[in-house]
Amino acid sequence: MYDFREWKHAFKLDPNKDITDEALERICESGTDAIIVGGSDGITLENVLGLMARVRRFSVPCIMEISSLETVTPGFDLYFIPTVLNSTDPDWMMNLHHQAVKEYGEIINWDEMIVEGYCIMNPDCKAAALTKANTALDEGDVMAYAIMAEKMFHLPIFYLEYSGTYGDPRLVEMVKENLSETVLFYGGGIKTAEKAKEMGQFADVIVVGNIVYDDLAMALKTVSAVK
Ligand SMILES: CC(C)=CCC/C(C)=C/CC/C(C)=C/CC/C(C)=C/CC/C(C)=C/CC/C(C)=C/CC/C(C)=C/COP(=O)(O)OP(=O)(O)O
Ligand SMILES: O=P(O)(O)OC[C@@H](O)CO
Ligand SMILES: [Mg+2]
Repeated sequence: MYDFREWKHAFKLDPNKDITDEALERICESGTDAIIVGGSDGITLENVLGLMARVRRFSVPCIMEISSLETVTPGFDLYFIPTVLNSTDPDWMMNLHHQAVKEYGEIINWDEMIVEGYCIMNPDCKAAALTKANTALDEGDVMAYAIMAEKMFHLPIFYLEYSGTYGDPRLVEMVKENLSETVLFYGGGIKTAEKAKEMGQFADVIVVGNIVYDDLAMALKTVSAVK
């Protein structure tokens, strides 16, 4: 299922982390809607290609979430392009994107490119530090970013990112109430089936990352919790 509008669950696998063949098979055949390949540090062309080739043995959709221009490689089903709406550094909002389009515009297949408007909420995550995100946001700020993503920029995805920590379900619910076209992704701290179910009530898609590496059995339970 290549239409992310129909998804409920995705696993995010980090090319910079080791995963056994057996664990990868269980993840890819778990019933999840997609495998997103991405991370915020230590990402190289070599480790992206290695993980892509291994995921490709299974029929699950395989998406690259681009974190640097140097690591973009053909062979994925779709490419997610983050733009960090609450970054204080224009590089992570549009400058790197501008550079990429200027350099590669003619060969980009836009049907494969999906832009994600990120709102990074956890001040302690690597992505917040990298992108110099302003995480001192109240509910009104977050809502405004969500509305801007949909009504001003017509972004296909609004990604509420709590990477590494569990967010506020009430806020996710409020954001969802403000979106009608833009798909709401929630990621961060989903470590149990209960948490998956709780966020899955409100977010269109929940993204499960770190727990894959810490407790595979629990990670697998997050799929049936929302599907
Ligand atoms: C198919 C093909 C060959 C195409 C060629 C054409 C081409 C080059 C197309 C690219 C077009 C384009 C516009 C690219 C954009 C380039 C770019 C570098 C954009 C910047 C993206 C960005 C804002 C990255 C910032 C970091 C970020 C938000 C990453 C998202 C993922 C994330 C938060 C992962 C969590 O990281 P993790 O490591 O797990 O962190 P924890 O330790 O906290 O868990
Ligand atoms: O690793 P966790 O905390 O599950 O977060 C998932 C994802 O949103 C990270 O980009
Ligand atoms: Mg991670």
